[in-house]
Amino acid sequence: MISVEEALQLVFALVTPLTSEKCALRTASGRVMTAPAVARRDQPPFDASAMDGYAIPEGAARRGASFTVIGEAPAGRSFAGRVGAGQAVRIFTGAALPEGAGHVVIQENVERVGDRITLSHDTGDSRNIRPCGQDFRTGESLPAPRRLRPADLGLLAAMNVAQVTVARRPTVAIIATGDELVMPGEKPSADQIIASNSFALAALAEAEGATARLLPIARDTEADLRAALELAADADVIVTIGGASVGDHDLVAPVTQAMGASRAFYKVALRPGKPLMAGRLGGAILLGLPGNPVSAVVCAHLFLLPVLRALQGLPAAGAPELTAPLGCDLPANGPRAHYQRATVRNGIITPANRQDSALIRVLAAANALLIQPAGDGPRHKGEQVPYIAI
Ligand SMILES: Nc1nc2c(c(=O)[nH]1)N[C@H]1C(S)=C(S)[C@@H](COP(=O)(O)OP(=O)(O)OC[C@H]3O[C@@H](n4cnc5c(N)ncnc54)[C@H](O)[C@@H]3O)O[C@H]1N2
Ligand code: MOO
Repeated sequence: MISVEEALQLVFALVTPLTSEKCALRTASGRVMTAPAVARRDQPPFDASAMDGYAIPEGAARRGASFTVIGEAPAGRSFAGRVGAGQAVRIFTGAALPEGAGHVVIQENVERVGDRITLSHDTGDSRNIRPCGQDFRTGESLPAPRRLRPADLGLLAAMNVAQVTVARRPTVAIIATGDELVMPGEKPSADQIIASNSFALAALAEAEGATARLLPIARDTEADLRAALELAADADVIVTIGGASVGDHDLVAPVTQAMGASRAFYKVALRPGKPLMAGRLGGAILLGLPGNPVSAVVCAHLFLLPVLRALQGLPAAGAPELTAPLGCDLPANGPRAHYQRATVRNGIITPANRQDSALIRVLAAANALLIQPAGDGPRHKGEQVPYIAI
């Protein structure tokens, strides 16, 4: 069996980054910007007041000094004249500093009588001015590729960039397989269960910027699975769930092969998730995930999400790993890398007591996958171990 790292490289070899398209800023959240965005103005575009107060000439801010207020500068409306010696302009946060002014005294440090002000306190060193372009200058760029976060959208808007170039959203077709499955809300017979994996996988894919499509459940017949796969033909990624193992009803491998799929690998030294398969079917990347709910989700974190990132032009890299000290001892691991459901709390990671790959509740209670590499020796409480946040 190949290692997780080898399998990941084989999966990345299947990826051709998607084309890009323009998108309005309002719909760009979470998408991957593929071309740098260039600032179309300085920010701030003028020397601006950082406080509500009075703009006075530079060097005039001494306790006891008096000034005549000659006008007002609210944000968005500049004072047209010049501030001379002994003069002040009433100014508000965000307003352009009037010509001749070099200091803004906050109003709390001023006594005003009619149009005269006197500085009642020492003003300290701060001039309370945001110099023109202190945040960014015209022509500066936000580099790509970059997953756009909320703060990026604020920055792009301030740069006066109304449209960005982003990767097309990858489409992911999800096919659950098995006679035992019905959709949530349907009435299962006594020997059936609910098809739950598709919902977790669709949510994971969508959080990564993809558009997910749930296809009808494929029953355990070649014809049904083939029909579902044909419906998925135009997807960028086809994800099958279940039917990946060696049982008589595990049809994903024979049916996809009969349809002309190429196979990059089958089986990875991974726990849970051993019977993972990857390849190509027509124009789509094919990921055959194991049916056990935890196995499917672990494989999605390790393979599907990195593929979706690479398709959108982000670097081909595995799930980001963090480290934390262990909250308990861990026994030695076997020959498969073990991704254990775990909780990171107060900076300490503790694996769940039960690690059966069918336990959905344990997975839902976890916020991390603790990674114990293949053949890793016993680990002791307090040792730093790698994990993936989920
Ligand atoms: N003789 C062997 N048997 C099994 C092996 C093996 O090496 N030799 N591997 C085991 C491992 S490990 C896994 S993982 C599973 C994977 O099997 P399949 O991918 O073929 O999955 P199924 O048999 O179809 O289902 C497994 C399990 O998951 C449930 N399931 C399936 N789809 C869904 C879904 N969409 N939502 C919720 N639950 C689902 C299904 O009912 C089964 O309980 O094989 C072991 N067997
Ligand atoms: O590898 Mo299976 O995915 O352990 O449960």
